[in-house]
Amino acid sequence: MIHVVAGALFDEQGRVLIAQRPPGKHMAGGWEFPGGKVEPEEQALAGLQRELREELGIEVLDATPLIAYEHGYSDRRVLLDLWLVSLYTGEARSVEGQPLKWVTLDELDTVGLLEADRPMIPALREARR
Ligand SMILES: Nc1nc2c([nH]c(=O)n2[C@H]2C[C@H](O)[C@@H](COP(=O)(O)OP(=O)(O)OP(=O)(O)O)O2)c(=O)[nH]1
Ligand SMILES: [Mg+2]
Repeated sequence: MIHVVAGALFDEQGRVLIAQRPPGKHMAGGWEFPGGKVEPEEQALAGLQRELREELGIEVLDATPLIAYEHGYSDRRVLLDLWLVSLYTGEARSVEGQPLKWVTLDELDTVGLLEADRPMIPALREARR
């Protein structure tokens, strides 16, 4: 089981940040929440902080777990662990060249989000109410 942590960042207009998976990677072209694999012996929050530092150039100061569940791809099983990032420093930018965009929660339905991420949408809606 691969433990994957990802972060939901919101802007002042209530839009959430998504990133496009680069060509050549698993599920290339799909849109996802920034994040990645937790390393052995690493705590989930520390993994989230490291991944968002590497991918977005931000420093996460506060985040809370929102929803976590297992998903079976044809070739792997992942534990998807989405966190709400409530406080960070820096401005999110594409450190690794991956396309980034801010979208409304309604737009998440049609943007080409990874199929495995669909249960995250109602959880995000709930959290924003
Ligand atoms: N980051 C992220 N990964 C997701 C999401 N949904 C989802 O199914 N995944 C899957 C795709 C990949 O199989 C796995 C993340 O692995 P990854 O390869 O991107 O991990 P990573 O950023 O650490 O990159 P690397 O080790 O390949 O360099 O989780 C999501 O919303 N965000
Ligand atoms: Mg990643």
